[in-house]
Amino acid sequence: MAAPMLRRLCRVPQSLVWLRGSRAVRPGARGMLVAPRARGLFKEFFPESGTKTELPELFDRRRAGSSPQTVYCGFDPTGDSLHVGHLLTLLGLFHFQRAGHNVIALVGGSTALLGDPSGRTKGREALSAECVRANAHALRRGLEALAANHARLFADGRPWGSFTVLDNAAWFQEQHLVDFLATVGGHFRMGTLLSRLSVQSRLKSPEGMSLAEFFYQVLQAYDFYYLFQHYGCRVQLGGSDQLGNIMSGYEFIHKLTGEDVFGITVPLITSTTGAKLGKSAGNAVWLNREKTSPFELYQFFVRQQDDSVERYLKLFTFLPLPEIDHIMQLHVKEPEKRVAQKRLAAEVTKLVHGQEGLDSAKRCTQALYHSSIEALEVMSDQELKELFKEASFSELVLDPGTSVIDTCRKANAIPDGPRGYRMITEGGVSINHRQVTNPESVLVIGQHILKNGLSLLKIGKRNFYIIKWLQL
Ligand SMILES: Nc1ncnc2c1ncn2[C@@H]1O[C@H](COP(=O)(O)OP(=O)(O)OP(=O)(O)O)[C@@H](O)[C@H]1O
Ligand SMILES: N[C@@H](Cc1ccc(O)cc1)C(=O)O
Repeated sequence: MAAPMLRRLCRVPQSLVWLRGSRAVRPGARGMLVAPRARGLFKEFFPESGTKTELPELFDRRRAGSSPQTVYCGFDPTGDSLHVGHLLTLLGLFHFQRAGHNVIALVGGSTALLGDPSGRTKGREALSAECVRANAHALRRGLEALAANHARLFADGRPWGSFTVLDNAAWFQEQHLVDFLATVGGHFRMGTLLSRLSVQSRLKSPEGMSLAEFFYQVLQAYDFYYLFQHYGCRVQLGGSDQLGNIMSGYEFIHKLTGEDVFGITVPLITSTTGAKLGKSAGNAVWLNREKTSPFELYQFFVRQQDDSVERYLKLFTFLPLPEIDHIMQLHVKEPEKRVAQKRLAAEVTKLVHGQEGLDSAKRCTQALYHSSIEALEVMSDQELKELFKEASFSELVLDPGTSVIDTCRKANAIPDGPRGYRMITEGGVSINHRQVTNPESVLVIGQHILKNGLSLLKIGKRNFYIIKWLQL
């Protein structure tokens, strides 16, 4: 912490608060809070007292002199990818953006070094500054890619607000520790900080709580203040585990400026066991292709149970509610077709991985579950590797006269000697989803070797080998 930026703690001039709000907002924005609420996307509003008038008025575009608002949500780079839990808060931001408001996705390049204790039973493993920097870079790329897909593939022809990615390292790295404690620290009351649920539960735990973790809420409160001061941001969005931190921000800003700000939470997405879906529980479904392929993401949503699919369609897609009703009517008639789950999976995969990612997920589904050779034939090396994650991959040169058994041996797929030979004759081997029982058959391009120069070798029920033929 270095520069004394905090001396600027003061009442925020209105002109500055609205500085960024110069763009016209579409009239439909007046239903802004009602629509996501009807979808079940907004769970709690803070402070409760503001929910009836102040907050709706803030987003009511019919009011004379009203301007676009700025809303933010923070993401700590404690991992190198966003996940499905984060996606929900991002959808919250996108709904504001679609209604013409400006949104900020804040990467917590500094807060991640402390580790948020909210909702956790023990402290996070400390991460090196270098690791956090690399993660922050990856999250920024992920956020920008999602915002670009959103703008490119889900535009509705109406003027939207801006989407900005910031990193709180930009202001915390400038801070001088003693200066920060003296100016900011003086405005927080220990009693209030100690009363937070996240602090209480951790203080009672056998491991206790570190000062760094305890101080976390002060940094998040300062972020809110900073964004209020510099971007006119009056609303912070977060998962429902963030309410305590949001309250600290509200109290700090209110104390310093006399202005009202607000918090909105989204429900926490949980697994079937009820655990929050995310890094900490080790059950995250990632948005980064290298960690969870488009096919796996697609399948995660196709597998959702009938009793949660309608809720997820409302939460994770922009489909209008009447269209969701219609999809559900079709679904109820023939649930085994999984029409609703497939639509949900398609919408989310398109948002996260673009049209190309959705096409890839569908190709992989065809290739794996419908044994489609056409689908295999147009797959790239990357898709095949993603699809058959456990498969070994070899690059082989196709010599003239290469037979089925030569191929199996070169790929180290069968044992040497008669046992390997028998595995083929007894029907345990298939190439490109077709059983091959003659070990001496010579490979035929177009049948054993696909147009894309690949062969998918399967031994037994689940051992896959991908072969890329060189110099065809
Ligand atoms: N499963 C979830 N459902 C809804 N919101 C979530 C979920 N997981 C994370 N979030 C929200 O996303 C935002 C960023 O979270 P962050 O990156 O700090 O992860 P986190 O909450 O620490 O979770 P974890 O480390 O367990 O993945 C927060 O507002 C958080 O509440
Ligand atoms: N505390 C949030 C992330 C965050 C970081 C900085 C903020 O200003 C806001 C939110 C979480 O761990 O989920």
